[in-house]
Amino acid sequence: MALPISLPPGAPAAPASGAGPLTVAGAGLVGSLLALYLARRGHAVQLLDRRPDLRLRQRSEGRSINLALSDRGWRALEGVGIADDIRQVSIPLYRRVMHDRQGQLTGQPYGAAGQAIYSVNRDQLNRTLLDLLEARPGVQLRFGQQLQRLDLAGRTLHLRDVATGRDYAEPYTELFGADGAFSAVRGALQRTDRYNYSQDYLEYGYKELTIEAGPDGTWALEKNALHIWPRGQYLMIALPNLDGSFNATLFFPYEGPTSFAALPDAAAVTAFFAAEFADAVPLMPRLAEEFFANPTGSLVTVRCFPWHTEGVLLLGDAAHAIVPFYGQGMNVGFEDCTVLDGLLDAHGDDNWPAVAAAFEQQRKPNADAMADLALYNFVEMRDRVGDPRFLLQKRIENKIAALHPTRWVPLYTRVTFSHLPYAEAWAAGQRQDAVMAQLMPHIQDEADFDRPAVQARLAEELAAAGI
Ligand SMILES: Cc1cc2nc3c(=O)[nH]c(=O)nc-3n(C[C@H](O)[C@H](O)[C@H](O)COP(=O)(O)OP(=O)(O)OC[C@H]3O[C@@H](n4cnc5c(N)ncnc54)[C@H](O)[C@@H]3O)c2cc1C
Ligand SMILES: NC(=O)C1=CN([C@@H]2O[C@H](COP(=O)(O)OP(=O)(O)OC[C@H]3O[C@@H](n4cnc5c(N)ncnc54)[C@H](OP(=O)(O)O)[C@@H]3O)[C@@H](O)[C@H]2O)C=CC1
Ligand SMILES: Nc1ccccc1C(=O)C[C@H](N)C(=O)O
Repeated sequence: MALPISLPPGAPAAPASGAGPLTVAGAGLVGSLLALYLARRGHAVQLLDRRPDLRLRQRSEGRSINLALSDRGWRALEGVGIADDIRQVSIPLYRRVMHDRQGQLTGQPYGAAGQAIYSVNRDQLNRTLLDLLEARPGVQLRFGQQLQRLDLAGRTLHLRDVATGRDYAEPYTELFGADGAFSAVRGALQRTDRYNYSQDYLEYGYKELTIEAGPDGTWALEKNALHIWPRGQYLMIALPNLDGSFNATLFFPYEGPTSFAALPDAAAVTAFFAAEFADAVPLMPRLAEEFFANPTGSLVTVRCFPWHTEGVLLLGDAAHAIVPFYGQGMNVGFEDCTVLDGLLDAHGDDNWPAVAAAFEQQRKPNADAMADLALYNFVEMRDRVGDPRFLLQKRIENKIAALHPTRWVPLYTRVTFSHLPYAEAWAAGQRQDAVMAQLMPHIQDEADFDRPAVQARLAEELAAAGI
């Protein structure tokens, strides 16, 4: 039975043709970029978000998380002409810098000379996308509108105006679900027949903290690096901001002898940090205050399929939320936008079912691979990067790559500095890992690599792995 439809004041009227605007749910990073891609193709677009317009907030309010942006994300931003603007407000990070308990530092480059991941401010990136959208004709931004429920058969959105609490319904023609890891659009798909869905929470949470700028606005740690305090079962990281501060994030068990539960008060937090992160503590004067004021975030991997049903397509975290340890979640979501744009070129803008089917077919294996890679990098970051043998292995890998540049590309490079499908990057990385596992027992230091016996072994293992 058709539901009564009531349009709120300001909602876009359906054009005379009968086809309404395309609807994007979620004005976060992916939804905003997607809306921009769609608007550039000439579509009328409405973008809905449950939150108020973040551009109306004071810059100091809210969480100022920064994100690592890499090649896939940059390509997507280039596609809408804003990569250069964002580059101006980003900080290149050329290497990891590891801090041990004594404050000794070791470094590991991310790629070849000049290759970097970039620290960007989430809010600033989102604001830039929204400003561009607002400047385009045919785009309507509707903030404070929360999707409560979706009637798939009736193609109806059930929305709440958050400010007034008023509930209302309205029709949609095509709906893009970019409403994040806890997506309401996905919630409706989950209730359809034979829908596959899983969510896996880590037993870890994350806490954001601040490493303050020096008095003259300089960076108290190496600016062009991502800092890691690997501690085996947990870790802290820090990425720089333009104002000289760093956003630090502690990834820490919820329960157990070393956990959030075991740090009930300021004295316990201060003593723990003094023992584990001694070199960072003098740079974190608001540590205890922030530790209890800031929320503890959970870490989840969401896998689901299909991503589309008639009139609806999921993208970004709504389709594939991953744990943050590779710094790729937004990059995957941005790559979704580039891929969708290419499929619209190939299939035409009036053939949504074909585009949506091709999109999920192409993206699902890659999103799954990236989910696995993100979990793999958790162990690397919290544990392996603190092991001198692992750092030696990375140096040996670079030697192999230099010797066989067309055959051997480090996994990190394939994921971060290439556009190779993630699934292919992951498969190649696993083959290379198998070779390293055979080779490393014969290597004690870098000089060993040139020994004829080691070179012979390498040739044998490369052949066996089909590399
Ligand atoms: C600690 C942490 C660190 C990270 N670091 C990185 C990094 O360095 N690099 C990287 O690439 N990725 C990183 N990520 C991942 C990245 O944040 C996400 O992948 C990215 O934000 C996904 O964008 P999105 O637009 O899909 O979802 P979101 O950014 O979550 O946006 C969803 C939007 O939908 C809105 N919304 C939600 N529900 C509704 C509803 N019912 N009705 C209407 N609107 C709704 C929300 O208000 C929000 O604006 C990190 C994630 C975490 C948690
Ligand atoms: N993959 C991951 O592990 C995670 C990824 N993210 C991503 O990070 C980005 C920024 O996140 P941020 O804006 O801070 O989002 P939040 O963590 O603030 O979550 C936004 C809203 O989602 C709902 N929510 C939060 N946690 C849960 C949960 N465990 N179960 C159900 N609903 C929940 C809450 O809505 P309500 O008010 O209705 O309770 C919350 O207000 C987003 O892209 C998000 O997708 C965020 C957290 C974890
Ligand atoms: N942005 C992040 C957020 C949380 C955890 C890690 C990252 C990273 O970027 C890690 C980086 N890619 C690394 O491998 O060193």
